[in-house]
Amino acid sequence: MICFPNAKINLGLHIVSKRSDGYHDIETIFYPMGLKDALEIIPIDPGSFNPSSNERLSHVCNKGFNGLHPFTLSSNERGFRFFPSGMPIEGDIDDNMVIKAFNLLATEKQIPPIAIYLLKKIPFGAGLGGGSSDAAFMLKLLNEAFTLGYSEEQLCNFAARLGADCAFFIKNKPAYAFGIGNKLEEIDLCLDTYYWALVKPPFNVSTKEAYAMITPRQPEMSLKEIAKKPVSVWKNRMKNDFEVPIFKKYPQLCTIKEKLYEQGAVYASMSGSGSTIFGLFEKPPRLENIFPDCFVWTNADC
Ligand SMILES: C[C@](O)(CO)[C@H](O)COP(=O)(O)OP(=O)(O)OC[C@H]1O[C@@H](n2ccc(N)nc2=O)[C@H](O)[C@@H]1O
Ligand SMILES: Nc1ncnc2c1ncn2[C@@H]1O[C@H](COP(=O)(O)OP(=O)(O)OP(=O)(O)O)[C@@H](O)[C@H]1O
Repeated sequence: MICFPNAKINLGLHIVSKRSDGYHDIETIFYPMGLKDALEIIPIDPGSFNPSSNERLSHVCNKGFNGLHPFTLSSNERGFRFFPSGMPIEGDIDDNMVIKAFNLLATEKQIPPIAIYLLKKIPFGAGLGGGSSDAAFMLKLLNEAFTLGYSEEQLCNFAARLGADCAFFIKNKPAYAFGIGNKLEEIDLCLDTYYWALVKPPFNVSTKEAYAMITPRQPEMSLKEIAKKPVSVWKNRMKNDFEVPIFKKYPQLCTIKEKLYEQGAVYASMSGSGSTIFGLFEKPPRLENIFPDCFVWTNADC
């Protein structure tokens, strides 16, 4: 069974207060993006497992897969084999969000041995929630593949244990988020007629370090109200509180935002704690050669 975990962006982000557990209460609007990883699970018989089945994801590996990172094989006594590909993720296998999701459900239910294939196309340390999305989609995939019987609400609760952003990806619909980002209210916001551009420079921003730079503040107007106003006024109303300290540390990000406006964006902002800057366009953006060192994605050619 295969699924395609997508990225998110934050349309505005207010960091409201610091909590006693070290986390921050925030408000933001999550909006799903068409940039996707690919995640596949295949039940295996451990006795007859054949590593040559590594080819399974080849049909989605064409565009963007640079071929430099061959599938690596690993396993553990809990009964999975993990085959990551695409952009390499640092760290131990048990630190991968997909494996954290597997381990979480495996402590609750009996899950048969599986091969897990993850093709990474969403940049990480990017404010795009790629790891959170992989984890949430893994929960949904396991629930469906092995009829575990969890409700959407139960899956959201599991997801919230894996990361503040994770719960959003269970329903994966435009949502106003509050609390630490895990309390969600679906909102009626459809931006399907617009074009999106995501621009990520060749450096990452640590979410933890970004929060440490913030002095929380109560917003003058809730993002829920600002989002109801026409997109044309968002430029002067909708803010991401991370931008001031992060742009100070990384001026290149401010330049990217300015360039997106120069190219005709009706709204541009940093997503999450960075380092991706997104632009919302009424016409397909022409960004060739404008951001030579950056990862650039747009839905204009989809
Ligand atoms: C920046 C956002 O992406 C905006 O949507 C999220 O708030 C971050 O969500 P996330 O990456 O899922 O965050 P987690 O993996 O749960 O937390 C990473 C670190 O960010 C900080 N953190 C995260 C969320 C939050 N509401 N307050 C925080 O202070 C904590 O120091 C935490 O140790
Ligand atoms: N499957 C995964 N995909 C991406 N990153 C992962 C994954 N598993 C673990 N990580 C680790 O989690 C870190 C955060 O990745 P992720 O893409 O979720 O966050 P982000 O881009 O900072 O987005 P946000 O701040 O919006 O949550 C990465 O730096 C990486 O080391």
